[in-house]
Amino acid sequence: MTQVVSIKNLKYSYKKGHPILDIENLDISEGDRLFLYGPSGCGKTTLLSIMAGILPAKEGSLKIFNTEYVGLKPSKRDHLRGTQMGYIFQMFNLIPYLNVRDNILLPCKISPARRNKLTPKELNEKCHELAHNLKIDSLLHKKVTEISIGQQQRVAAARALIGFPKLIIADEPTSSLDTENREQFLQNLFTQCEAQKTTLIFVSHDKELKKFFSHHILLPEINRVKHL
Ligand SMILES: Nc1ncnc2c1ncn2[C@@H]1O[C@H](COP(=O)(O)OP(=O)(O)OP(=O)(O)O)[C@@H](O)[C@H]1O
Repeated sequence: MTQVVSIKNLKYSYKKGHPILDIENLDISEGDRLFLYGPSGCGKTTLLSIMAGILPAKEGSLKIFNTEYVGLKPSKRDHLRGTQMGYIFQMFNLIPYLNVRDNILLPCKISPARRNKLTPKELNEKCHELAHNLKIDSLLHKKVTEISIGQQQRVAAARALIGFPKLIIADEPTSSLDTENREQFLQNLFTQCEAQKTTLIFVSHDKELKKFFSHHILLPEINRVKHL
């Protein structure tokens, strides 16, 4: 099976002498739906940011789709993130002066590789299809500052999914949803990932969500750095 992520002895610290992560092995296969969990401060966002190439992998080995990220230039990491990943941030990071539709289409505006998978007409249809499946189609022309937090989370999911990324990294995307909306959001995300054959790495400190995933990892169990 194709490996999407392969980690060997990956170490990370923000400041010298203060290690945050030291992971001996972690492999994520294509099509996997991984739930990564652990208490606040254990390094979940740090690990996701390294996998996304936002933070540099400095020591050990991190391969994403067979590209070694340790030592990779920031511009190359940015390019790979733009072309093959969708990232749903903890705080969504939607652009406040753009409407819902333009927020969803943003990754394709930025990345020609993502945009060129579809004609402009198909891209527009895909945007409508994602919005329909995530139940935000009536909001496409609204400003993102005028919609609810739950709706913003679904816009962030649609934005991550547009242009068929091979990997979605989601950092606590359901933290401000109630139980019913949370489960619905997850089911919608799974359906879209399955339809697009996208691998999903989903982070939360909410253990309740574990049951919805095929594969789960408690980060403190694989991290040799112990956070109190
Ligand atoms: N920019 C930074 N500079 C220095 N230390 C940082 C920085 N960001 C995070 N840390 C530290 O790294 C550790 C891991 O933080 P991280 O945000 O990865 O944890 P987390 O598991 O995602 O937490 P939460 O569930 O609260 O979001 C924490 O001790 C935190 O204080």
